[in-house]
Amino acid sequence: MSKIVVDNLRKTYGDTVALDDVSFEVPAGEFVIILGVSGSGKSTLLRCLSSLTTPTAGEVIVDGEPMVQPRPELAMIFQQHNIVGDMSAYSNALSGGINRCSFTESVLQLQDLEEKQRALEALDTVGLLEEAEQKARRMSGGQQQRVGIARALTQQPEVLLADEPVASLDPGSAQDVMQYLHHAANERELTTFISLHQVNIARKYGQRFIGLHNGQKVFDGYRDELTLDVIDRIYGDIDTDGMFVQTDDQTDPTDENNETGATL
Ligand SMILES: Nc1ncnc2c1ncn2[C@@H]1O[C@H](COP(=O)(O)OP(=O)(O)OP(=O)(O)O)[C@@H](O)[C@H]1O
Repeated sequence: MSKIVVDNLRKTYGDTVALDDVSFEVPAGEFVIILGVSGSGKSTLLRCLSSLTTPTAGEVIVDGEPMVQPRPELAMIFQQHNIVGDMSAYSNALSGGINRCSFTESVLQLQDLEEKQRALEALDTVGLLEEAEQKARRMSGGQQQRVGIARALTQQPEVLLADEPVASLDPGSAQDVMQYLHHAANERELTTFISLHQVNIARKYGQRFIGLHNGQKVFDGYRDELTLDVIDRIYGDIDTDGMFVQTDDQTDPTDENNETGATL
């Protein structure tokens, strides 16, 4: 589990201020959702957290160590999951451990048994153990995203960063993927940051929420504090109808008896 400190983070692209002096601290193991309209700086924040982007000013500190380059304990999941369609779910998951073996070992799948076990356990965490040998391209969008999560888990991260992981999915698959992400984060005690557009899904799974507007942090709080006023502050003049749905189902998604439609 890793504690994250973000200290006066600023990122500019020419005249565009993508992040404007953003600061916060997240204790180890928290499940954080980043909210904001398109262009508010969500991806830039996640990319600075993972060191895929270098901040213009400020810093990210993970477990007391400033981030100066990508580190294997931080795994990133992308909207377009970037998995290899011609490879099986298992081979894709196994490739998450590439930082622990040579390129040749990875291509020829010469990893040791422990490494192979990690990939199978990761597939089990996302409910795809029985589909391990299936080619990724034959899987649904939601299943492919779950393979992407399994690959990230095989990396054995302490921090999971997911950039709009359900943006291209239908509502049912989006719920499924969020349920598995939440389950994985809980099971493995991961500090997790997920950027999302769908406020109702965010509210259902998130523990803490960071709201960005024009690159500035305009909200940082917990579920009970995420009121309609706060949503207005984050989304400004944008019509949020359909983005903030007060669902009847406010059950704890970790509750085995809940009826979210996800199959764990
Ligand atoms: N590589 C880049 N070069 C120039 N401008 C960029 C670059 N990346 C992001 N920006 C700009 O920085 C601002 C924040 O972008 P960012 O992608 O972080 O927002 P976002 O909230 O993730 O949006 P979306 O939900 O559409 O992905 C936007 O104005 C965007 O155009």
